[in-house]
Amino acid sequence: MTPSPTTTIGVLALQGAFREHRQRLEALGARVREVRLPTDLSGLDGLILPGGESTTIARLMTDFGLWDPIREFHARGGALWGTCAGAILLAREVLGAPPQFGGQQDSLAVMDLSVRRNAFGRQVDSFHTGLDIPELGAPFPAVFIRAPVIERVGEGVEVLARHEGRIVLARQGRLLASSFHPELTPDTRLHALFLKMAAVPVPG
Ligand SMILES: NC(=O)CC[C@H](N)C(=O)O
Repeated sequence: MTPSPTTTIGVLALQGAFREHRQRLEALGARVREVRLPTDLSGLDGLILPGGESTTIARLMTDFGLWDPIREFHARGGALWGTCAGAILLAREVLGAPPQFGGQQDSLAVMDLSVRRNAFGRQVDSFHTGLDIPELGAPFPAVFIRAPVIERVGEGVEVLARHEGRIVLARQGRLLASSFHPELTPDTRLHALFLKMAAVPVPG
């Protein structure tokens, strides 16, 4: 798909795999902006929250005053896609937060999911697999790195893929959450899907 030349996607560029997202989007012809400050959100159609370390990204989001501006961006119709740590940041409920955080962890709480951190084991348990995503056709090369799992989805959330029965890709309106890292493989089909979600005009 060729995105309209006006489709502009932001990539939250505080920590983690943001450069790779940028490359995948540019390969599809999208305009891309790295987002570090609330003012960087203006005029965007969508924003990607990358993988990395969710507690670190959350701390930097506090430092840069980004929590409410990102919530407001979404409330105005901006699409959001969280990959891995980014999916944790989107979720209404975060499970498995470390004890030093009192088992609690901040999130945007915009997507009706319960996400469990590090659900597939430790770093050595990182793996890749050909993931069946019916909407995309042929299996998608999915890289899981200390990945979270989506343990619960609310009404209105579509499950787009499972790995060994566990939910790893879900969509709710203009929100997309993936447990894995689509930006770490050359396959751009999920980035194309997100571009399509972000390009749909906001109703009203
Ligand atoms: N690859 C990743 O983004 C890992 C996520 C990380 N384990 C976290 O909980 O934040």
